[in-house]
Order: sequence, then C-alpha cells, then structure tokens
Amino acid sequence: MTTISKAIACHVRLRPSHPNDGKTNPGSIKISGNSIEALNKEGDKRYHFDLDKCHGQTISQEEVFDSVRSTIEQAYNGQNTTIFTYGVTGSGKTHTMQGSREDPGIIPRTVQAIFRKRSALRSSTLSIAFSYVSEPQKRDIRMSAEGLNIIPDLMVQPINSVTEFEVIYDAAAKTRKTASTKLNSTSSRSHAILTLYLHILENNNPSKRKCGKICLTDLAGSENNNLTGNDKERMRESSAINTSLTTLGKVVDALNLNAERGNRDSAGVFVPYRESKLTRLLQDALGGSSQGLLICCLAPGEKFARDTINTLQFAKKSKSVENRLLVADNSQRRASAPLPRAIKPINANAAFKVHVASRQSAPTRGRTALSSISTNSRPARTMMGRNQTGKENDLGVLVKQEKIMDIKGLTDEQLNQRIQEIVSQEIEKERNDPSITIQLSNVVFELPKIEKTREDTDVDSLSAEERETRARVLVSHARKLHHRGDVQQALSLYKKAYEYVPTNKKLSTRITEIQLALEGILPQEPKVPQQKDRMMGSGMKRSFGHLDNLADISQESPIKKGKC
Ligand SMILES: Nc1ncnc2c1ncn2[C@@H]1O[C@H](COP(=O)(O)OP(=O)(O)OP(=O)(O)O)[C@@H](O)[C@H]1O
Repeated sequence: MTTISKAIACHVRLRPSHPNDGKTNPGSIKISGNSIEALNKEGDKRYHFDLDKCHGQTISQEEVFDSVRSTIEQAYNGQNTTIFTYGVTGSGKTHTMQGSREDPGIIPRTVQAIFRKRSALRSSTLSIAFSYVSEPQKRDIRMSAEGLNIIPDLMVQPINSVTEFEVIYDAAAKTRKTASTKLNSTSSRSHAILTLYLHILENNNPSKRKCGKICLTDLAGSENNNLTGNDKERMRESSAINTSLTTLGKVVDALNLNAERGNRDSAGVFVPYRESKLTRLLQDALGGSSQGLLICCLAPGEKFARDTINTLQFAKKSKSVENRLLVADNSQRRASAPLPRAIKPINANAAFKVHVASRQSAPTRGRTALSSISTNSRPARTMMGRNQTGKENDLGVLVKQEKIMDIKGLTDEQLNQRIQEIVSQEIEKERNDPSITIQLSNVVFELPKIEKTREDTDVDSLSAEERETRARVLVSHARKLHHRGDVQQALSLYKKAYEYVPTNKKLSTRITEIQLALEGILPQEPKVPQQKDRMMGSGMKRSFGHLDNLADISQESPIKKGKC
C-alpha cells in the first residue's frame, strides 16, 4: 500500500437567475476559464479566485457530471472518493447533486455510470451497495477498527439495477426534511450523505479484489436569517446547519495550518473534527485518505454578494487541503474501505445462494422484496429488513423465499447473466402487477394485500358512506396507538382502514412509510405529533410523524377532516 498526496479539487457552479434572487447585476460575478471574480456587496472591491473548474450559468447537468466523472471513476481502482456541494441556501446544491427526474444530477448519473461499467466488465465482477444518511447530527458515530468514523447501525443495501436503486433511494431521500424559506421553496434542512460501495473481483483470481467508495454529500445551505425570513423552528435548524458548516471551515483552517507548518498527524494544530458529526463523517474527505472534490454553488442575486465571497473563500482554503490517498495493491483489500456488511466477497467457485424475491401463492400478504445476492447462507443485513430468510418478518409483509441455484457448471459470465435475468424478471413482475402495486409519485411500492378474515364484512357490500365511516374509526384508533408508540398495531389498523378506502393515496403513503421505518429505511419517530403540529401544514414535510396528517389524507378521500 502506497500513499500519495492529492489536494481537494474545487469546482464552482453559478446557477441561472431565479425570481427569488431579487436584484442581479450580471457583472458582479465574472467567470473566465477556471477563474472567477466576485464583486463585494458595497460594489467597490473585486475578489479573484483561481479554482479547478468554474461552471457558468449555462452549464448543463451532463457537463457538470462530466467534470466529476474522473473522480468517481477512481472508485473502480479501489479509491475512496467524496464529492460534496457547498453554498448558501438556494444556490443549487441539491439541483447539482440530485437534480430532478427530467434533469438528473450527479447522484443518478453516477449510479447509471456504475451499472454501465458493470455491464462492460468482462474479466471481473462488480458488486454495488449503498447507504444513505440524512440528519447525520442525530446518528450515533463510532470509530471503526480501520480508524474511520462510521455510523454503526447504518443499513447498507445491495443493489442490482438502476431501477432497484431508484426505488429504494427515492424512498430514503424523501425522509430528508425540506421546508419553504423565502430563499428556497424546497430548502433542505439537513445534510445528506449517500455512499456507494463498489467491490470489484477478478473472475479468474478471486483473491484480487478492490473496494472503492463514492460518497456524495449534499450539505444543507448556510443561511442568513435576515434573508430567509425563518421562523423559530427554521432558525433552530439554521443555527445547527450554520454551526456544522462553521466547524467544517475550522477543520479546513486547521488542516491548512498544519500543512503550512509541515505538521503531520497528531503533532500539529488540533483539527476539530469531533466538534460536529458532519466533520466526523467527512473526516476521510478532509485531510483523510479519500479523494475529495468540492462543488461550491453560487446564487447570482446581489443580496448573496457576501455569501458568494464567503463560499469562494471556503473553496480557496479547501483547495489547499491535501489528502493522503492510499493506493492499494490490487491483491489486497484496502484498509480504508472496509466492505459493508451487506456485501461479502464473491467467490466465483462457490455455490451461490441467490435470494430471489418471489410471490407466495395466493392469498398473498407479501410484497416482492428486491433481490439480493449473498455468498453465504446467512442473510445479509439490508435496508429492506433484517429478516430476509424466507420467513415472514414481524410485519408479516416482507416475504422472501430462497431459491438455491447450483452454479457449479456455469462460467462467471453465465452466472452474472443468470443473476441479471432473475433480477430483471422480478422487477418486471413487480411493474406488471397492478393488483398490488401502487405508484407514490416516482416510487413504486407494493401495498400489503390484506386477507379477509371471517369477521370482516365484505367491503363491496358497504355503501361509500359506510366505508368512509369505518375507515375513519380505524384511522382514529390507529393514530392513538401510533401516538402511544405502538407502531405495529397502528400499522395493522391503518392497513385495515385502507381496505375501505383503497384509492386514498395519503393513507397508502403512510402505510408504506411506516413499513419502511420499521424496516430501518426511514428514521423512526416513535410518536405521532400532536394535533397542533399536524396542522402546521405543508411546511412540515417528510419526516415520519408528519405523515400522520389526517387533514392531508382527507384531501384525497372522503374521510372528513378532524373527524377521525
Ligand atoms: N443550475 C440550475 N439550473 C436550473 N435551476 C436550478 C439550478 N440550480 C438550482 N436551480 C433551482 O433553484 C432552486 C434552488 O435550488 P436547490 O434546492 O438545489 O438549492 P440548495 O442550494 O440545495 O438549497 P438549500 O440549501 O436551501 O437546500 C430549485 O428550484 C432548483 O431547481
């Protein structure tokens, strides 16, 4: 294992003007090649910065991705790489990192590129998994045996196709709290870290493997509360966001001081990584062994002049931080990139157990679980639930059967092809089964089909009004149970209620999200918020408890507001 020094690459992206920007002066930010000049608020001083890449307002998402592609590709060589977006609120960080379905950003493009790479590989096999953390400040962080800061209970989900990633990631990303501020109608209220784990194994020599990690971090925006018009709650979030970003700045300053003084390791200035969970999680990217790339996002409005200069100053100082990349000998596993628990080294000579999601014969209460591949007989711990052995889990909804495929006679290529076929078939099956699949915006999840018991009245024989009444009563009970923290019982009542109002999308969303929370994909909030919280309206979004807004449910169903 050898070490090479590599500075953090710093890119800048100026977003197009937006009505929220107010007054803009086209000459206040000038980009020329990889240099950028910004005029101060008073208009009497220009600041000049030389960075690695400066993107103007007309740059496309594809071009931005092309500019980070080579960093991402380092992961195929067993490198850890980290790309993070930084900037004032509303400057385009989430647009750059995530983008939209129509105009995808770095995350979806990266996943697509990885799967394209996987299909193109001939003499090696690439396994992929991911984890996602929003609100890292609420997570427990520990030091791993390899000296990395990790979240011990983080779920790592193996993925076998772009579609599989999209389904799970969309659901997980929905948990990221957003709120409307004066500067951004969908302002992210927390940092979000997506990590893709790559594991490449040479088919003819299973002892040769490389493990790389791509960490894509969308930081919450720094905020000036005079501009955001934040209320008390937003202010609290804002203060937490600004504190962690300040610590980020302090970490970079300390690293630079150490570099200037030629200090290495513990001999130099104390680097305050531990002052915030964000900096602990980014430690590998800041002065660690990860190849770092920072994208600083800028908003063009004159009111952001000070933020623009602050952001560019952060870029400038980050640019001089040097990381020490560990260049792995191919035959060794990199100490800095431990395999996530859900991916085990694939031994091409072993008989695989291919866990294939399959429906049980009717009456079915299960949903098709996504496929996962594991080389050992013990099931991998995944984001989709801890019980993956073919039994019902305690929700009674995630049912998985195990088919054992003897692959002794197959070449690796045939094996990969077979696995791909199975995964595609399963995904196709899910898509084509309208009876138990519902669409939640872009997320496709199956709702549990509920078996009728003898006590159940035949729903079809009830009038619309009777169905509404029953649903209302059940939801009311469910809410109480949920409030008491009895999520399992609440869930089963929500499901029963759903039988009476099967077109109620909010209710189906709630059921799905509770299930995801119970399976560990979404953060769990043990209790339903009180009525006054629930009535706070659209500003409160996406956290588990806020789904308990019956006012929302009633919009799509005849269940009347306030009566449940
Ligand atoms: N390059 C771009 N082209 C077109 N629209 C953009 C671009 N960058 C940002 N936007 C739009 O500007 C708005 C704010 O962008 P975004 O939500 O990405 O900001 P942000 O920096 O993530 O904000 P926050 O820190 O508050 O979460 C969004 O409506 C987004 O679609």
